[in-house]
Amino acid sequence: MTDDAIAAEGVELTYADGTQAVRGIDLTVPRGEFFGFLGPNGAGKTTTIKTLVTLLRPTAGSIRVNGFDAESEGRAVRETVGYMAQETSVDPELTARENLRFACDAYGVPRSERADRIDELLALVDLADVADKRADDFSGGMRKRLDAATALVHSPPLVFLDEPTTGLDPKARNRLWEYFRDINERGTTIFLTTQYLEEADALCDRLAVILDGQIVSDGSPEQLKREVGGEILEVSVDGDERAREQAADIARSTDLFEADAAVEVTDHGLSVTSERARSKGTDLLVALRDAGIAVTGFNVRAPTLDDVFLAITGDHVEIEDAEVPDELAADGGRD
Ligand SMILES: Nc1ncnc2c1ncn2[C@@H]1O[C@H](COP(=O)(O)OP(=O)(O)OP(=O)(O)O)[C@@H](O)[C@H]1O
Repeated sequence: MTDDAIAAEGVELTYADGTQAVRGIDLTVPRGEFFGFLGPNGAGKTTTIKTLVTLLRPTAGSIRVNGFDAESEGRAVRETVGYMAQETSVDPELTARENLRFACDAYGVPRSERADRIDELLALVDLADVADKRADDFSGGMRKRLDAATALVHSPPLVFLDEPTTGLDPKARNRLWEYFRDINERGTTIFLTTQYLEEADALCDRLAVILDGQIVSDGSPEQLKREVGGEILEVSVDGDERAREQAADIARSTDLFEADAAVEVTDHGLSVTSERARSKGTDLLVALRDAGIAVTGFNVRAPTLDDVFLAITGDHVEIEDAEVPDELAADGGRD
């Protein structure tokens, strides 16, 4: 058997209306990896997942999942993957246990194995105490955990998690992370998409960034951060936007930093991304002071994945302050 959980080459997917959602993706995910697939809204993440799990047929390219050809052995692919979609598949009318029984039916888990498997999963996601309660009484975090469990009933060696923690509070999110780490440590390959770069940083061995249907960057979180090029010097200045623009112009015109150092105007002043951010930071402060600009604060920090995103996509992806959807709110003290 191949060592790769996923081997995709030249995958393209054009929807019936002509939207080219995936435009030539090559992707290899070795067995056992915790892989993160990142990109802004509409970049093609869900379409790629649906193609890999055979819910969509690629317009071009070849896909092997768990050693099976997605086109000619689609059934084998579906039997060996778990898929936690963005929208929950939990039936609120059913209890946690009934939801898992239903999933066992759907995935064809042998009858003799079901009861044990369900108990094991309920324990894994910490829902054993409420196994016989209806899911409509569950908090958002509990539903997501049940959803994760339903994707695992058939013990798939590879599981796709499409934004599994969106809308959850940090506590509920942390708890799900534990389960994901746990199943990964037991050998399950994980393919995760997330809006939270902090999540990708905390969980993933390797990341790929998709932009407009194409992979534009690939590497470990640390490698991607190094690609940003140095550290980030953030300077706050007194005054309006004109003062901030002026300060940025000064930073650009000094020869303190490399010619390709990124200088940006920020809400409070400016930022400089440079290998020399630390060594030349104070020289910049002096230059600003000499130009009559009052510096009110400064800080040098290592790049985060958000900086990687900004550099690659020109946009911040993190949505930490996003509103929690109603149906996921009210996590109460249960998580
Ligand atoms: N059924 C469809 N028909 C036509 N276009 C579609 C369809 N589904 C998605 N698209 C388009 O394909 C592109 C990729 O969408 P996709 O949902 O794969 O992106 P995504 O990266 O998963 O975004 P999000 O984070 O918002 O879920 C977008 O332009 C989207 O509008």
